[in-house]
Amino acid sequence: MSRTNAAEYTDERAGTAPLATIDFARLEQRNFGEIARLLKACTTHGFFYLDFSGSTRARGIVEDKEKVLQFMKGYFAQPFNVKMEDHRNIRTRGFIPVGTFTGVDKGSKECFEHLALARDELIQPSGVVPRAIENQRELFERYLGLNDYATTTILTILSDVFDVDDTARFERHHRANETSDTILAMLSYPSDGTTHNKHTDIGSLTILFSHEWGLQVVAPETGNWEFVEPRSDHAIINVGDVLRFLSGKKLNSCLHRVVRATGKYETPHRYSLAFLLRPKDTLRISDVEDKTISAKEWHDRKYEIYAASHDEQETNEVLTGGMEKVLARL
Ligand SMILES: O=C(O)CCC(=O)C(=O)O
Ligand SMILES: [Fe+2]
Repeated sequence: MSRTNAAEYTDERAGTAPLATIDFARLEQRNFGEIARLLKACTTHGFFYLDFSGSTRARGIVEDKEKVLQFMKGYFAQPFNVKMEDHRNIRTRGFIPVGTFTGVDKGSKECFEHLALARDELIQPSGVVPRAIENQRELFERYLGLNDYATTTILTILSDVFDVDDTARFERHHRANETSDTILAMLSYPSDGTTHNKHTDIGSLTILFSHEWGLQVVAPETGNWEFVEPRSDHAIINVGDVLRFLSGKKLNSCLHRVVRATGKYETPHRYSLAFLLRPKDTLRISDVEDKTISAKEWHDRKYEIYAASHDEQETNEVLTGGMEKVLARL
């Protein structure tokens, strides 16, 4: 059994992860100490809290996140057949019902439903946008714009830190006008289920908000699962596979999952909102097996493995982006 399956605690015995809190305004000012803290967080947990409160340009993200969460509560409370009107028979767009992906426990399916809005589809005049989102287009455009600004700022700093050549700079691969699989994923976990299997994120950076317990991350020091404390005023940022690959595997993309916590961290009906930044489809990357493939191919392989049986998931390192091996070496 792999090490990250060893500690299965879903109660207070798991403890909470000691994640750093990074100040976004200080990053905007290129504060040397804050950049050093960012780099430390990205090379250890690959997860950190981001505090936007000091940033004139970005602080509105927290207020808008509340509005999107309110939208989600209304959306997911609708009858199943109404939500299925936004189902498109694909795993990456529109409404995706419970049971599409593989769950935490062997042989189980995950337990969350979600609505996935592609940035490209929101931007393009011919893009398919669920009617409920169309009715609040201004909010979603503004929210995606703020997420774009925040992730571009972080990628720009990391390009500087790694002294990346001009044409290879990380932020250049993530421009909103180039086709990508960047999505806003809105997830709803019913209180009698709540599972999302362990994985690393496909793309470059994720900006996540949730007010409820349930998210766990593997501690890089011990290989044990720990809870990520929910904070309503901070975002949770994590490094995805592609950014890890682009950094020459110097950055970590820690394994995470969602469980139904009991005891002190009990999980009620859980909502989470994830901006999943992915690079342009045509970007060439060196993947987990050091094979050169396109970002689009990597994306498709990940979605296949998210839905594969547990036995199949264990046959390669796609699900965990190679991080399980890294964590086992620590
Ligand atoms: O629901 C969460 O907190 C995590 C969601 C997640 O890991 C994902 O969408 O990739
Ligand atoms: Fe994730």
